[in-house]
Amino acid sequence: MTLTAQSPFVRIRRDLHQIPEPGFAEFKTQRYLLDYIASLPQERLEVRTWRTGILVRIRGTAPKRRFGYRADMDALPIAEDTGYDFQSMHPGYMHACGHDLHMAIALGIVTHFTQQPIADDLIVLFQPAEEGPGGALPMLQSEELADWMPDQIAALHIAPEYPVGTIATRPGILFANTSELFIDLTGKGGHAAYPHKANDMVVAAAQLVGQLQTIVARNVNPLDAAVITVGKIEGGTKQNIIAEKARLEGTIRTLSADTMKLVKSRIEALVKGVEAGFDCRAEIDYGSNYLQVYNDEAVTEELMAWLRRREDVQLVDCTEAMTGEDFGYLLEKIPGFMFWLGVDTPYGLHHAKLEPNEGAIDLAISVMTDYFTWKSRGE
Ligand SMILES: CC(=O)N[C@@H](CCC[C@H](N)C(=O)O)C(=O)O
Repeated sequence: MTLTAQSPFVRIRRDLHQIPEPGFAEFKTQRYLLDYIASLPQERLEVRTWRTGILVRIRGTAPKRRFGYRADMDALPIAEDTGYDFQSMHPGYMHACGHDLHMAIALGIVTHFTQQPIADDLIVLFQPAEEGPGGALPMLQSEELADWMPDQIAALHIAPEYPVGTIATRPGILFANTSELFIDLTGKGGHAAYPHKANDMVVAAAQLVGQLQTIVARNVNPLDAAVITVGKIEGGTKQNIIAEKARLEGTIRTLSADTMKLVKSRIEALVKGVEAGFDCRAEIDYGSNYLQVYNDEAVTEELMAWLRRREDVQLVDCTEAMTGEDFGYLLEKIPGFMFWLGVDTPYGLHHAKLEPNEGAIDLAISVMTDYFTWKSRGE
């Protein structure tokens, strides 16, 4: 597919960038996508909605299989600091994980196949709530997808660290198992000048954050990999009041289910220790958990061989990353792959200054439409 610098999908990405919404609240995003899809030739299209998500079927000319493609839709609670003239119009929210590009690319794919259909069916999923609490698993289990279940599925994720033109992937595990982590500590508040009459949850929380770091350093095999990140701490009400409550919010990442079990059991032991040591109560909530993203070996090796033959792509056989993705649930049931798409920007994912190079949009549409066309020809 030939795309120019005035690619409509760059404009679409910018429109979507302005209306970032949290998981399962992607109402304007869903409306925007539906309106765009309604503007396309309808002969081959069937559209279903599921919660704030959308399923699109593009009927093939002689379908024997269904290929699937998935894009995520939600944004993050980050106050944008890009300086774009198309900044987020939703204060405190930003597409800082590339889902605006992912959706624009998916619309490019839908557009292409409405004009140049292939033999097989293509199912394009616009999936809500990837950042949390997770839309992939309930969408996979939904009635709306049941009779459109793809035989093979693909997705991509932008990668700030690679130049435009680079695609990075690997057969097998690509992204980690994840579990959210919320710990609520309740002690006894009091006057700042009478610490002996209170149980200070700011001090307990500070100790616990330090202790949690020992799990990766001292309990996980150094040849394995795990991450515990505490991304948010809340506690107390005023500088001269001893805090009765504190809350830690974080995430756990591991490359195996067994290591996830080990990390959780060590967290529970350390939290019990803090309860005893600070004479307080603690509650742990693991929030939502995502399965690792595991690329089907045969399908991914075939994709990588095909990509090596393209002059516009530099293929990197990359290592695993400790990022998470609920696309892992789709890959557990449907063979397929995810790959990193280079977008060449100094700021990483989840950063307020993330400015992906939009040249990657056209490249990704071209790669994916050529790939599905090739696969459908059975070459
Ligand atoms: C690609 C990416 O950045 N994904 C997110 C997924 C979040 C999972 C869950 N809400 C958690 O925080 O554990 C990531 O943070 O890796």
